[in-house]
Amino acid sequence: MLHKVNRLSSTPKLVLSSIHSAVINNANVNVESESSFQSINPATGLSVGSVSNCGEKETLSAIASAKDCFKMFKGSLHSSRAKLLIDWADLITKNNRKVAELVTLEMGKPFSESLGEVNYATSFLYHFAAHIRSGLVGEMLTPGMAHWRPVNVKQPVGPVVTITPWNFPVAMVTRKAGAAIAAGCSVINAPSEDTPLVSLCLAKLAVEAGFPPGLFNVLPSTIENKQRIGKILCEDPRISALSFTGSTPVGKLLSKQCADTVKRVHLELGGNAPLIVFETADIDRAVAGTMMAKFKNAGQACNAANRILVQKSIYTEFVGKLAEKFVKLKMGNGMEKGVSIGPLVNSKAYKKVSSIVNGSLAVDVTNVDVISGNKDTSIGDDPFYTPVILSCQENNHLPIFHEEIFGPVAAIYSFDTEAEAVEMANNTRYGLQAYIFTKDMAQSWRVSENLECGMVAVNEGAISNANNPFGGWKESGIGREAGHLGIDEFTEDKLICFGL
Ligand SMILES: NC(=O)c1ccc[n+]([C@@H]2O[C@H](COP(=O)([O-])OP(=O)(O)OC[C@H]3O[C@@H](n4cnc5c(N)ncnc54)[C@H](O)[C@@H]3O)[C@@H](O)[C@H]2O)c1
Ligand SMILES: N[C@@H](CC=O)C(=O)O
Repeated sequence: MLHKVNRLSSTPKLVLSSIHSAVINNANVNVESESSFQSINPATGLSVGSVSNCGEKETLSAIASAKDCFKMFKGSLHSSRAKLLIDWADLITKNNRKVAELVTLEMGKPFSESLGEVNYATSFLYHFAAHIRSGLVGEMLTPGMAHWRPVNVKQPVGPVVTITPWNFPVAMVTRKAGAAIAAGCSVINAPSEDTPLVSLCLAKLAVEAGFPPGLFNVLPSTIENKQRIGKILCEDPRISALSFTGSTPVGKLLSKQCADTVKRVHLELGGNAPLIVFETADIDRAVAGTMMAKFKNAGQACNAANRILVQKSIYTEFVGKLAEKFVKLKMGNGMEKGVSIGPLVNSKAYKKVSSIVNGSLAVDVTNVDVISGNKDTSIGDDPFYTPVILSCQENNHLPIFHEEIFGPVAAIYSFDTEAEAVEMANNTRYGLQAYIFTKDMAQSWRVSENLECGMVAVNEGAISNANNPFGGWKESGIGREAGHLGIDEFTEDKLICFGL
């Protein structure tokens, strides 16, 4: 594993120079004040491009455009919505290497993972295209009077705002926009300040795919402007729904801002996933699943394994086998071949992970030990966080047990009984995903039922896909994305009762 990284060892092939404008009503809109900001490549510290820094004026203009578009688009044929989504997905696929390169340049994940994300992202567009072709018609209901004929119809909710994070900057946009557009809604996307160019690239391809003006607008901005933009979008009565993916504290704030207009709020928030390895498990399978669930995207996933709970009888064997795989990880610039761990997205993220690890060591250094890697996090070169496996004997008082790590830190705890494992797993305000490894069928069912979370992966390190719903319980969110449920976030039900 590389500890020191040569930041400039690989010069990006794609360095963009001109200012990249917001996309509103299918047009590139330069910000009046000519304010702009840089998107920074975390692997090199170099600028990937200059981006317009949107403010109130652009936000109001995007709202007006989305509202106008909605008036026309809400009555569009389902087949024409499906065609738009398919054409958009085809164009993204045709440009997959360019889009993937942009992902790696803006947020650092290895290029092969970025390519995988682009494929994952288009799967949502194809999924919702198929979904809308085959359904969303409503249903006949039971009449309350003999001469009544009641029906429940599904209608698009209205213009939708999507606020998206940097960790899956393509897939989090298409998972929302695919469902919203399939439902008949227009969309305003406010991307993360770390990955604005990815969203702008998606908007460019949407225009090429024939999207009508106002259907998909993108408002890039710095975080300072985002706080103002976000408030305007949440409070404007012309916006009917907010779909947010990001941290729990920001989700709570946006939810409060939406309260006055009683907006539909859909929240995909943080996680603190337990990954439980029982003595009944196939250990090799559990090790492979743990590597995937923990180190994919350098641990920067909402559903990353945050607490690895291992039954005492197999602890030594599991940890030994995990350490063997772990030492093969290669950290470096995500554009270099063979790299499996890129930098964290920025210095702030690096400092946050360091503070969780160092804070836990400070609380109880005798009960947190290094199994593989190094305790000294300064060995990495900010924002390259050196991966580490920690053995944590006590749990309840450690920040690492309760906080979302969002970095390549595998914290391993031990337990004696199944009941103890379930209690430890549920000892968190989060409830997004859990992973369990066992060959005992009854145990897998029993434990799955007892876990307080929206998704359980049994003997698998990754289960997210377009066909199945994604979402959390407790402070991990409200609502579902993808699958057969994702479109419900963007529709309203209406009863129409005919008297004969
Ligand atoms: N549940 C899921 O599906 C899912 C998926 C991906 C990421 N996440 C979560 O996202 C977090 C990581 O992403 P992040 O660091 O970008 O989170 P974040 O909450 O800091 O930011 C997410 C988005 O919200 C915006 N934002 C931040 N403050 C805002 C404000 N006051 N008003 C309006 N917008 C604001 C950011 O610009 C960004 O676009 C983690 O907690 C992770 O678990 C959840
Ligand atoms: N990893 C997620 C998104 C959250 O980070 C997914 O599986 O879609």
